[in-house]
Amino acid sequence: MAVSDHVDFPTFMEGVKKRNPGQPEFVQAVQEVAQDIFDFIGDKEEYHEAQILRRIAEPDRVVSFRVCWEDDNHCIRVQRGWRVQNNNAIGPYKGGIRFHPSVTESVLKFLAFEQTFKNSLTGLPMGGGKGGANFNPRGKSDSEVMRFCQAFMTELYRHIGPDTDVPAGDIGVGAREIGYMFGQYKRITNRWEGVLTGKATEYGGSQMRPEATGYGAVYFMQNMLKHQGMDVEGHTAVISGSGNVATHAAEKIVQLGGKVLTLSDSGGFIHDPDGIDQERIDWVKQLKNVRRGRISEYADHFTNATFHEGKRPWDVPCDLALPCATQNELNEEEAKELVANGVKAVSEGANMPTTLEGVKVFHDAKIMYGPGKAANAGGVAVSGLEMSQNSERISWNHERLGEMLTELMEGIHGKCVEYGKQDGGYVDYVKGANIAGFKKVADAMLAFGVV
Ligand SMILES: NC(=O)C1=CN([C@@H]2O[C@H](COP(=O)(O)OP(=O)(O)OC[C@H]3O[C@@H](n4cnc5c(N)ncnc54)[C@H](OP(=O)(O)O)[C@@H]3O)[C@@H](O)[C@H]2O)C=CC1
Ligand SMILES: O=C(O)CCC(=O)C(=O)O
Repeated sequence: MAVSDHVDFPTFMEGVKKRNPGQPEFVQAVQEVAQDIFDFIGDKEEYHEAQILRRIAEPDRVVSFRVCWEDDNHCIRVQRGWRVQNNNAIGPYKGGIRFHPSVTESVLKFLAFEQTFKNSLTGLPMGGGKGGANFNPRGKSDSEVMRFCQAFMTELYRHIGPDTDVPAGDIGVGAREIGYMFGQYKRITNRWEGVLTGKATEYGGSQMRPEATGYGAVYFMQNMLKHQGMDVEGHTAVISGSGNVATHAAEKIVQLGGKVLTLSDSGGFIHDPDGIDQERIDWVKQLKNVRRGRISEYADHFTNATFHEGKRPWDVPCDLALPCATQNELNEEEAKELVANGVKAVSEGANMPTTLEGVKVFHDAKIMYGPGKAANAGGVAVSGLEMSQNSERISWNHERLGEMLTELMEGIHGKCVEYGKQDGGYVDYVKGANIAGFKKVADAMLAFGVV
């Protein structure tokens, strides 16, 4: 007879902390999921017996490697790269690559863990992975970025493949970096294959992928509002970040008749009481993607706007909040401030931007709160569609992909409601996303036996 190791939630978390010392982000991500999963699996003995949650919270593998490159002054630089392959029960590992000085194994493990649930929620056959390096692209020349990307891929290529692991972009990795990495993969392997997503459309990229995460986060917000008889139109929105996700979230809010008040970067935030309209969003895209400047320049250029150095935008009164920069950028105090100022809904473009204490504030106040693993899943969903297009050697047009993204986000919202609906009509989207994401992966793992 099988022996059931039926531990309770606190004992489970003690084990996670002991096995992952010095990895606070990973422990935080597991804790946020595990509390809901323990409620869900209750006396479902098969999940306990097979130790499913314990297995999902232990990455299949973590590859760590040296990345050595030469800067423009001919100095040799040494960085550390990683690929965390968390779980491939339902499809090839899939998830972005992050280049940022704050990247650690803990950060990538949390992201790969989250990605496993997110990818499951999309309904597409993708497992969870994430990678990156503690490399800071800021201030580097194009040639330096190219040499770094080539050095990174020179090791990474042996761990990935279109049916094995398909990376994409994330913080610090956009179209330019994907181009350099794809070129190097192709050179080393002599194969053109859909091994990366987020490619430019000239060489197999999908229409709509650049917009997908930000637009998707707003569609998720729209679905939450609709569920309570409301809409984006006429509402003010506070957005953090000014990269890919933030600028496209801003664009969709404006298209739906909302008014965007803020954007930010790691230097601070800008507040534009006139509203950041499409022309101004285009200006920010140019600033960030071409000139690679700082958001403070916005306030020099648009004189009604103010720059708040070293600050985050959460004390600006608003109806809607979209954290779109990075993890743990919205804490308990800031969540309380948003609630006190009347925020109605929060949709996370970033991964785990709200601390556990901040999430509790939103739940206690019965604010509509869409966690990143559901709200920002539009990006990886369109990446999944890019994989399909590459393997079929076809390409869908912008309009068709827009429809598919809208349907996918509606589907994810529906799954969250199914598993997260509470008495009185409030939807706990965290619980809904965690349980719906877990169930598919867990049932696949049960089918495989002990592997
Ligand atoms: N790109 C995608 O498709 C997806 C992205 N995400 C998540 O969305 C978030 C943003 O990613 P993306 O827009 O692609 O990345 P970008 O690199 O395009 O932009 C990141 C933005 O966040 C800011 N930022 C990064 N780190 C910090 C920090 N420590 N403190 C304050 N601001 C910071 C950056 O400012 P600065 O330039 O000063 O560093 C920049 O404005 C991340 O959490 C990512 O994981 C989620 C799903 C898919
Ligand atoms: O498109 C992808 O594969 C990755 C997207 C991503 O990294 C994320 O969803 O956080």
